[in-house]
Order: sequence, then C-alpha cells, then structure tokens
Amino acid sequence: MGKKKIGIIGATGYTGSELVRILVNHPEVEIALITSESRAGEKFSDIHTSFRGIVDIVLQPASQVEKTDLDLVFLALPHGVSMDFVKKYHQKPFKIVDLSGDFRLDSPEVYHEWYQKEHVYHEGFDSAVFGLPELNRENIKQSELVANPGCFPTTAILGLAPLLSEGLVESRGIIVDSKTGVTGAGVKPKEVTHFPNVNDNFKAYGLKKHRHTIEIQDTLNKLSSEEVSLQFTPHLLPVDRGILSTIYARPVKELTTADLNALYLRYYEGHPFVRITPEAPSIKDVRASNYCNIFITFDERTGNIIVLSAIDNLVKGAAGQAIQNMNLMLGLDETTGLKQVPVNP
Ligand SMILES: NC(=O)C1=CN([C@@H]2O[C@H](COP(=O)(O)OP(=O)(O)OC[C@H]3O[C@@H](n4cnc5c(N)ncnc54)[C@H](OP(=O)(O)O)[C@@H]3O)[C@@H](O)[C@H]2O)C=CC1
Ligand SMILES: CC(=O)N[C@@H](CCC(=O)OP(=O)(O)O)C(=O)O
Repeated sequence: MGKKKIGIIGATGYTGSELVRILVNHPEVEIALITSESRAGEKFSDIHTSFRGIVDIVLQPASQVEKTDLDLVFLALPHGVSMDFVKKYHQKPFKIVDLSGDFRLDSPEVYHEWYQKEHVYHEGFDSAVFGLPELNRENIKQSELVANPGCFPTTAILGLAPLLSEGLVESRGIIVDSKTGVTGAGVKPKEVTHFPNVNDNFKAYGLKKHRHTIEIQDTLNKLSSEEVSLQFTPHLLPVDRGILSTIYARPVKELTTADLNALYLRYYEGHPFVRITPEAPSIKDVRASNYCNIFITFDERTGNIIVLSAIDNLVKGAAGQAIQNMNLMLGLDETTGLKQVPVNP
C-alpha cells in the first residue's frame, strides 16, 4: 500500500509549520499539498527558512485542494475561517482534522456566546468528534471530521479526567491556573505579543471569559456525574512554546498522594503520550514533543489536591495531537511519526 496523501491548509502559520516539521519524517504519509493564500507561489522554505533544502515545496492557493488526490487535510486556520472550508469540503473524499475551535463545542449557540463570532455554521457540528485520543480514541478512528482540542484544554482535561470520572473531587470551584508561551497567539504580530510587552514580563489575560473555560467544562461534564464549574485563568510567559497548568481541586473523600498516583497510572495505562511523573514537570520536559507530563499530589495541610500538567502548545496542544488523530483516522499506529524526544535544554 502506498503512502497516504496529506494536505496542509494555512501552512504559513505556527501550527501549519509544526505539522510540516513532524510530517516530513512520518514514514506512512507524504505531504502532497501545502497551501497559503497570502504567499502562494513562494516556497514553503522561503517563509519558514529552517526548512531550506528540506521542504522546498511551492505553496499553492487553497483552490488546489479540490484538484488534488488527498486522503486527509489539516486545517491550520483561524477560528471562523475553518468553518467555510469544512462547509466546502464536507462531501469530499478526504478526511479533515480542524485545528481551530470551530467544531469543538456541542452547540452553535454556545460557540457564538464564547467565541463572539457572528459567523456560525450549523451543519457539521453534529458529526465532528472532539479529538482528544485519551478520551475519544474509538470515535476518532471512525470520524471523517475531527475537531482538534485547544492547547489549554488539553492540559486541563487530561489533568482532571481521572478525578472527575471517578467522582473523587468537588465538581464546582476547581481552579485551573495556566501559563503559556507566546506562539499560542499565532504568527500575526499583535500588541499583546509585541517584544517589550512580553519580554521580561508576565501577565494574566482573558479573566473569567476565556473561551477555553467552556471547552474544558463541556468535555469534563461528559465524564462527571455532577456538573463541573471551574475557574480558568491563562497567563502569558516570556517563552516561545510550552504550557504549564496548575490545577487545584477539593477531594470528597480521604485520599493520599499514593492513592492518586495509582489512580492516574491506571487511568492512563495504554495511553502512550501521557506520562505520570514523580517530579513536578517543567515545560522543557515536553518541549517539541507530543508528551503531556502530569504530576499529582495531596497537600495534607490545606486539604487540596494539586495537579500539574505540562505540554508543548504547538505539539500535544496542536500539530502533534492533530497527527495523533490523523494516525487513528487512517488506521495507523497512534504513535507513528510522533516519537520525538523532548528538547531540554
Ligand atoms: N498556536 C497554537 O499554539 C495553537 C493554535 N490552535 C489553533 O490552530 C489554528 C491555527 O493556529 P496558528 O497556526 O497558531 O495560527 P496562525 O495565525 O499562526 O496561522 C494561521 C494561518 O491561517 C491562514 N489564513 C487563511 N485565511 C486567513 C484569514 N482569513 N485570516 C488570517 N489567516 C488566514 C494564514 O496563512 P496564509 O495567509 O498563508 O493562508 C495564517 O498563516 C487556529 O485556529 C488556532 O486557534 C490550536 C491550538 C494551539
Ligand atoms: C498565547 C495565546 O494567545 N494563546 C491562545 C490559545 C491558542 C489555542 O490553543 O487555542 P485555540 O485553538 O482555541 O485558539 C489564547 O489564549 O487564545
């Protein structure tokens, strides 16, 4: 059987280039098409110069998608833009992994409220599968359209899933305190990512209203018998990539650190990209890899459970997870092409 043919839409952005970086060494697929609207006609390596001599493919306009024989397409496009592409490609023979938030939430009304986007595409919301393989592996395998999770939700959901599915913590008042690198904000320069505003600085944003709050709650509600309500606050770190979420929850029964570690090891057995670690993880422990490192402990003094969950926002938080989903959708081993060792230092 030949290699599967893959298209990447929006590859001048950060997640698009990260998809190319990983897929170029994937043994079972070939990159058949890379598109860009703003830079069509230029080489991919003219824009992402670290690919010089490695990926010199000429960027095509997105209109080429329908003229190319493809097995699967990644949409690495902004929220709201992906919807139009999904609508256009709905009946095409290729599968789709959408990296945006357009199809992650269950209802268009909720999407509208939290994304503050006027443009809502109703059809297709029903058929999209939320692409977190650790929770949804079997559905992803059958899916034609996967909604790849957001970066913060990946840390928070993986960090809390064992506790909430076993009903071991109070489901209201959980705190998710997250720190992210600046690539999470995309390639377009903005005031918030301007060098003097980020460098040597640290700040919270999206207080009380960040759209990932609902993505985390919605997903955890499907695991929990009691309704989940959580406080999510993201912060911007002066680093390029990486997310560390510190999560606090109140146990509903007596639990020791040993009990919690045993639970997490059992829950994530057979999930190759989740590592339950004996030490508090740093973002460099997962940098440029598809791993999510999770540390869990009980603080006897305060009565809190503390969970630390670390990923690379561009890999397990975006492109790596998207490729993990692609592997499942194409019937490949989940880890194919994704065994990169984290870069530390
Ligand atoms: N960065 C991250 O850590 C994560 C990002 N995501 C999501 O993945 C998607 C892609 O993210 P990311 O790569 O960071 O985004 P970027 O802003 O870095 O890149 C998006 C690309 O989309 C293309 N594009 C096409 N149409 C438009 C349009 N109308 N307006 C602006 N850009 C357009 C552009 O490429 P061109 O002009 O060449 O076509 C652009 O380079 C987003 O939905 C994001 O929310 C999800 C998880 C983590
Ligand atoms: C630093 C920064 O701005 N990060 C982005 C997260 C990007 C992401 O993972 O997720 P989406 O696909 O849901 O946009 C933010 O907080 O909006």
